[in-house]
Amino acid sequence: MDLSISYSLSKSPSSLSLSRITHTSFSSRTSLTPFFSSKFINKLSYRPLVLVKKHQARAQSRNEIDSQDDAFIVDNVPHLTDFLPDLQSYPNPLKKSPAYAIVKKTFVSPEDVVAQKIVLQKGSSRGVHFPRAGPREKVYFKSEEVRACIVTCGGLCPGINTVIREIVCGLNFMYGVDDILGIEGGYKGFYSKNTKKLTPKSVDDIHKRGGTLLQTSRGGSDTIKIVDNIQDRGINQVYIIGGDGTQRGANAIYKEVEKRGLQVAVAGIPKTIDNDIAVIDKSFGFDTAVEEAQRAINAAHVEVESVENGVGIVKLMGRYSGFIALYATLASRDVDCCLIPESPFYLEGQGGLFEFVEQRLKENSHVVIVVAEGAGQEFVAQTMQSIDEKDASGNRLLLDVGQWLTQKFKDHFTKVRKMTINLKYIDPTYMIRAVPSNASDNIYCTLLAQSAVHGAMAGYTGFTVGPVNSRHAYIPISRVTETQNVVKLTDRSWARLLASTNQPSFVQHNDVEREKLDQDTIDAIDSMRITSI
Ligand SMILES: Nc1ncnc2c1ncn2[C@@H]1O[C@H](COP(=O)(O)OP(=O)(O)O)[C@@H](O)[C@H]1O
Ligand SMILES: O=P(O)(O)OC[C@H]1O[C@](O)(COP(=O)(O)O)[C@@H](O)[C@@H]1O
Ligand SMILES: [Mg+2]
Repeated sequence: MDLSISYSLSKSPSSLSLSRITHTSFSSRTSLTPFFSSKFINKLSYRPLVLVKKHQARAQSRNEIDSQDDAFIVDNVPHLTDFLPDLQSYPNPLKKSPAYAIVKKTFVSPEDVVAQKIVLQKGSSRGVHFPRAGPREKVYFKSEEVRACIVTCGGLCPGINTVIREIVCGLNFMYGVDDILGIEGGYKGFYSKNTKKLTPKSVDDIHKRGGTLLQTSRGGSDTIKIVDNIQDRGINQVYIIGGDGTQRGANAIYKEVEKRGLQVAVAGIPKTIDNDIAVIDKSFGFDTAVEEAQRAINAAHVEVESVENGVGIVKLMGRYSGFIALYATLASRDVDCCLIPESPFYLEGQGGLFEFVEQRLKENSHVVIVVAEGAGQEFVAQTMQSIDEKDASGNRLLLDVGQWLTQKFKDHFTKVRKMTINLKYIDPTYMIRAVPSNASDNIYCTLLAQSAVHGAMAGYTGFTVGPVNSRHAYIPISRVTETQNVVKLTDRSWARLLASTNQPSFVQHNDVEREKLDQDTIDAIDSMRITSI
């Protein structure tokens, strides 16, 4: 079996990060160099980036769009014809759609690709490309034979209802599909609940509400039972809206469907306010959540500005990735310090948080701190009675860093520094994700939903849709689940935040401290940043 594979591994000050540098071809029997020993890779829960798996002739020809240029790699998505080669195709009914009547180029060429890397150095490889999303000339389903279903899983996020609405309307208005089922209560709803019929009328105004019309859940992703159910109900298009865990479940469903040789297209629509899904530019609802977070930060600022020595702490969501805290801080300008999971911080001593807060209190008489819920968990665990609890999906349950920080500030300033401080702790967690999506997220959700519909109708399967460098693309699900998007301290976006708040970077101390830690502790800290796959 031939694999085309490329990656590199680098060690950054506070975390181990993985990135791709080159494209190499070798046989699966080729052993990895000792540096890439499988033990080491497993420890990082990392699967190498298998760019093109040429195990099927058909997939192979589609993957080699530009075979002369070795540095131009197309990461194609699976297609139903990969395992159902005799599947019949039909002209796309969009040809006759009034919506597309005057569009110059209705269909996207299968050779149109979106580059993952758009900043290149002279002579460097052009890197990985994904098929551009959009309607295709041929479809592999007759509209009247489509029975589609939609399921929503994982935590809430602004815009889920908009995506549901636009899948239903897209299928119906663009392709004339009217057999669309809602699976209620997440993955387990496939085998434990009745379905709900969805029509453009029944979903007409759901985008104005937060949450999900279909309800959601964690846990219960029993692939065999789910696929049995898909088969029993005669479903042939499955739209799965959810985060990293959900996409892993979707990949397992797609694989089981392929194993059984079913004509069922599986499309994933990435959802999470944490913005931790790899490859895509940004997840839907993220902007809305950042906007909503401003209200909490404003409230904290007003409170602490109106008293002497006011210390405001705002805890925002972000289990392993601090994107919400980072963007909310950058947007606000009222935040003095932002703490995220990717950047361990320390309280005492020179360059520590206490020193910084005292300095800001002297200068301004108030200070606002934004902390992502996943920040400093290793320190909180040292002082709080912690039991390693997990939710139904296996996600680690977090300790309350906001409360811990509040107590630490009180102890330090009143007992040690003999200062009176006015502490206000705001925890708006669920408020930022339980709202309807804003205008720009609504537009984004519409594009995602319509692209997913075009992709499924065109016979693609096992794919996720999303913007890559602002262009919507079809991405193999396996690609978006192999790593997690985190704030890279070595990138300029974190530097921009430090430059904006002028807060301590804690980096020097981290380096020194990491040197002192034993390997198990370093692994424990790192494992909080890299989820298991
Ligand atoms: N590795 C996995 N394989 C199959 N299903 C998974 C996996 N991880 C999570 N799931 C399922 O995906 C759903 C949502 O996962 P969860 O982690 O709660 O949220 P999210 O998808 O938003 O990350 C749950 O039903 C869970 O059981
Ligand atoms: O309390 P719940 O519903 O499990 O959700 C809490 C978690 O959900 C999140 O919003 C992320 O959810 P997802 O994994 O579904 O994207 C985290 O920020 C937060 O820790
Ligand atoms: Mg998740």
